[in-house]
Amino acid sequence: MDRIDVSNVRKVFQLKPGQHVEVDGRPSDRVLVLDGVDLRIRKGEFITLAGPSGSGKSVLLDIIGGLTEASDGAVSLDGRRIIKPHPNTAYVFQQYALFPWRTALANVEYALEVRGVRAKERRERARHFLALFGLGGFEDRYPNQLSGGMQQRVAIARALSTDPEVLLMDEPFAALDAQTRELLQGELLRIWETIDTTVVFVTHSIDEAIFLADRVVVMTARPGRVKTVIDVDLPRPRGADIRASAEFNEHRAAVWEALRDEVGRAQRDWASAAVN
Ligand SMILES: Nc1ncnc2c1ncn2[C@@H]1O[C@H](COP(=O)(O)OP(=O)(O)OP(=O)(O)O)[C@@H](O)[C@H]1O
Repeated sequence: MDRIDVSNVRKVFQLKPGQHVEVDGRPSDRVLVLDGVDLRIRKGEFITLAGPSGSGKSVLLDIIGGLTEASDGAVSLDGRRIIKPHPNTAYVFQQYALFPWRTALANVEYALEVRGVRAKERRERARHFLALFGLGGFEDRYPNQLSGGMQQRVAIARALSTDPEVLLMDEPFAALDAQTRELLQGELLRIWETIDTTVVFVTHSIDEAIFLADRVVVMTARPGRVKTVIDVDLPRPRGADIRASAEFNEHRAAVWEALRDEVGRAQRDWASAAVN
């Protein structure tokens, strides 16, 4: 069954007074970001969204999360139209978005607190999820006493502790060094494989998109629409060594083939905007 149904979604932003973009060589105070996006995501699927900068990946994620309204078209979750943030949808952003005045444990507990979970259960669940991410001994540390990778583990533990039906992740590992990023990809998969959560994950990294996904959705340059969807039929569970396999390489070539023209188009778009 489809969990998320994105149907003919269009998004136009009205710019602020005095701002404009070039559209067909003419200044315009409106920017068309998404145009006719169709996508059906199955329950429990791991989808990665790849596309050039400015193709509307984050805007699409925000529309799925109910944080931004589509100008046209509709998004539904289990057949019900999404018009505001859903309590069973969790978000993880690139910036860790932790409360600096709360410890790691209290940060995870917060998500449960706002959902009315009782103190004892909240503490147990928060401890459990921190332990899953190897943070058992760090419950009492404040965010500024944790590395970037640890902070992002806390943010993901917080999101998963609420047992979300849908997890939306916007370049969550982009600020991390390459080794930490790979470690976290592996940890996320290991935990996701034990739960039913449907994940939509935005990334700029082709390898990350393939390693994590059941399907990679490649977006066109602005206005963004779905250019192609690539099935990743690599076996699970996936270990780090899969990245060196011939099959992984084939997927890498396929995603890059789909992306190459779009990245070129996006760059020409910026170049002409800079000249004008
Ligand atoms: N509130 C807004 N008002 C006006 N334009 C916006 C607004 N939010 C996003 N945009 C524009 O929408 C376009 C798509 O933005 P978005 O952040 O979704 O792209 P993206 O594909 O996620 O890019 P990147 O990979 O660089 O993060 C950009 O041109 C951006 O400037």
